Amino acid sequence: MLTITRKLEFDAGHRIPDHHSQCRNLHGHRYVLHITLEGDPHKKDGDSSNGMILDFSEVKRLAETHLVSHWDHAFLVYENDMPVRQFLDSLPNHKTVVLDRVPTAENLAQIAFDTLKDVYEGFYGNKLVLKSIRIYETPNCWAEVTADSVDVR
Ligand SMILES: Nc1nc2c(c(=O)[nH]1)N=C([C@H](O)[C@H](O)COP(=O)(O)OP(=O)(O)OP(=O)(O)O)CN2
Ligand SMILES: [Zn+2]
Repeated sequence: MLTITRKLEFDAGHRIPDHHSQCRNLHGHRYVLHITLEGDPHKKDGDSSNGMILDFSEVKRLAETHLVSHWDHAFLVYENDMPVRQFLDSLPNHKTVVLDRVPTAENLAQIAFDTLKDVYEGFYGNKLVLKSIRIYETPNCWAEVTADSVDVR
């Protein structure tokens, strides 16, 4: 098995509304995203991507386009968190992303995985596999979704 991993970082605000401690407060993180792809290196002399599973710059560009640009400097809010949604709605032109689940590291990792899977796997036909998405919420805390994980929702 041959994999590559690209790391991207973005800033976003969130809160965990039901949390019994600090995380119910509005706060933010510098999230770190690790994208791991499996595949065979492209073999074509003279091609820019010769020897690569996917050019790291393409891994970044696709993630930026389809996910990171939407979440960066946004507030990620759970759709049922009405007080915060109303507050955010009162701010003119505020960048808000409403999610269908609470913005924990686990849920963000699952959303990122589901969003990016088709993006990468459609890029080179069936040759690429999105193996895992890892999201660090802090340097000490992260969640990971792997291709073998079962989404039990
Ligand atoms: N399983 C989860 N637990 C927690 C989540 C989460 O998404 N999934 N999120 C939070 C908080 O939002 C916050 O991101 C974590 O804060 P904290 O535990 O304080 O993390 P630190 O790395 O800053 O912890 P230190 O103890 O200061 O190292 C909480 N739990
Ligand atoms: Zn947090």
